[in-house]
Amino acid sequence: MSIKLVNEVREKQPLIHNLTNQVVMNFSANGLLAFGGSPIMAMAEEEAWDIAQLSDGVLINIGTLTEPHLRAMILAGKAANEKGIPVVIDPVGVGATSFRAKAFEQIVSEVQPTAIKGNTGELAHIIGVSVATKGVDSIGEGDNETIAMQVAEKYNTLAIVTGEVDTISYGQEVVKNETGHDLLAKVTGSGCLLGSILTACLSTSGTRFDQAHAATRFYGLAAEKAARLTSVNGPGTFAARFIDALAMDLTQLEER
Ligand SMILES: Nc1ncnc2c1ncn2[C@@H]1O[C@H](COP(=O)(O)OP(=O)(O)OP(=O)(O)O)[C@@H](O)[C@H]1O
Ligand SMILES: Cc1ncsc1CCO
Repeated sequence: MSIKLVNEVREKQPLIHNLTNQVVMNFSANGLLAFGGSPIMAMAEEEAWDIAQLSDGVLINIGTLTEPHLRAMILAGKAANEKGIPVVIDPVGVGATSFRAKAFEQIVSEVQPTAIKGNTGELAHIIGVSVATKGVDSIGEGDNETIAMQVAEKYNTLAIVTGEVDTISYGQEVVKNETGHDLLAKVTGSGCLLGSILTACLSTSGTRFDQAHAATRFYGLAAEKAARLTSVNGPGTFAARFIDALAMDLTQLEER
């Protein structure tokens, strides 16, 4: 992984416009701040264009979507496309209801995503493949490599399927990230925060593959580091220690 890329985030402190869900607002803001980005959570339609125009990247996460939020997301995404800054779409729970599915279709018809990231069930759904889901969680098995490649091709984007192993596809190529810890699956919003950190990494000068690989690998190493601490007794203490670890250097994360 490129240390340079993470250092670039920390020097630049990119302003990331998070149009995210109500569950994770605080966790995502604190996690992104610890990593080195500069979060702004702004959902109002009235200011979505202006905030995106001030930003270095836009995250669109449909976890607790409403109609006014959808309009704000489209405005922010269009402003980002016009400015030439990255847009990440996280189609949280897209397979759960037709409201979410239609909203996702509307977003991608008006906004060109730089990256689409989600769990197996979510990314399978947007290419028309059925994988078992339970609300916002993926509980079924899928061929993540094929899913990532088809999402990348269909939406002309970087695609990241998260899970025990993260699968990244861009063009015809695929790379995998095996860092991580199963406690991440016990903290709601761990995927959502990864979306914010990914957006920050996409605002650097690296290649799309390096940016996505750096974001997922660093994130997983931070989880492994936190989980090793004797002060971690379960998901609650893990979440706090994980945020601490996101602020560390790569060398600290790799120390045993
Ligand atoms: N069993 C696991 N082992 C290691 N890492 C995991 C595991 N499950 C998830 N992760 C990691 O947790 C992060 C979130 O992935 P996940 O697929 O759970 O996202 P998600 O379902 O979108 O989460 P959420 O909706 O709670 O935000 C990723 O960095 C992923 O690599
Ligand atoms: C639990 C939950 N419900 C809607 S969004 C969210 C956060 C994890 O995606």
